[in-house]
Amino acid sequence: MTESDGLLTACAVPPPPGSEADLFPIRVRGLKNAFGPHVVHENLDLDVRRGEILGVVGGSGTGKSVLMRAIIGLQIPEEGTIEVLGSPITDARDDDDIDIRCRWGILFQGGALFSTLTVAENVEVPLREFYPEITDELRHEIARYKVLLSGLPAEATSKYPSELSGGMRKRAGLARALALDPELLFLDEPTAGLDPIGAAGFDQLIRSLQQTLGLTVFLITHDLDTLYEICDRVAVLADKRVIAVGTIPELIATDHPWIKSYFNGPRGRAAMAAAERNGALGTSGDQA
Ligand SMILES: Nc1ncnc2c1ncn2[C@@H]1O[C@H](COP(=O)(O)OP(=O)(O)OP(=O)(O)O)[C@@H](O)[C@H]1O
Repeated sequence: MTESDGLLTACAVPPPPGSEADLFPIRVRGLKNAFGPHVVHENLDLDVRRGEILGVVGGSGTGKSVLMRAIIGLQIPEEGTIEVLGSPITDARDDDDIDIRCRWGILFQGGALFSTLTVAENVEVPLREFYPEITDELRHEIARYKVLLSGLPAEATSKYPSELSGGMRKRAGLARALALDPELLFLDEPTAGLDPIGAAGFDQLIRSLQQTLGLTVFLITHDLDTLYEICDRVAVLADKRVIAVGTIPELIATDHPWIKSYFNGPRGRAAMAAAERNGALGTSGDQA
């Protein structure tokens, strides 16, 4: 998006090439999150590598969304540190204090679109917030480009969220997440509620955008097909921490009971058979 490149330089100050922050755009150490006596995370560590799609899985209530919220500064941890693109998120007083918010895009569950705004107006919200000085014409053009990039037809720009299917709403949410040309993309259950064909199409869209735009993707999902098809590595949340990170074959080789039952259950086996047919299984990773 050449028109916006110059504008975004003001916001995005990349870490030095080869630095830790460059190699690992998200680094979490010793994280503790709790709601009163309910401890969700304790001593949680995680490194996300630049340019990977990291799938984040775990049973319901293990704290996948809370982890994402902590990384983007919406949940203040009781202990630990979080660095995103070299910036210490845990030192921020509130999310307005985080100067790298313009370098990530977020697709929340359900899209979280403003119902009274059209798709294009939704995409324009972050542009207005971070770049109030750009002209209306350029803002409209950037929004239209992001809508098309997300696989929606041009007509969708003037539609309201209530006029879209669930799959189209996800794509509109993705268009808004891409509005500022982010380096990091956070996706919370992006294929939840989509039919299998729509979900597969969304997976391929994410993979193709990640490759074309060089994104690093933090992807929470329960969708085994998504894990097999597009994730480079998978982080497993259990016992209040990340118990393992690796490719799926590496995770299957571990002996944690939850991991074994997750990947070796009937759905896991079906997803693996489909991935083997497509040649989608990866090779490298490590155990936490
Ligand atoms: N604002 C909050 N106040 C109190 N407890 C909360 C709050 N947000 C999350 N929790 C609790 O934290 C735990 C983790 O929630 P979280 O939504 O992160 O789980 P999850 O792994 O994303 O679950 P799911 O897969 O079902 O979406 C849950 O027990 C939840 O009830």
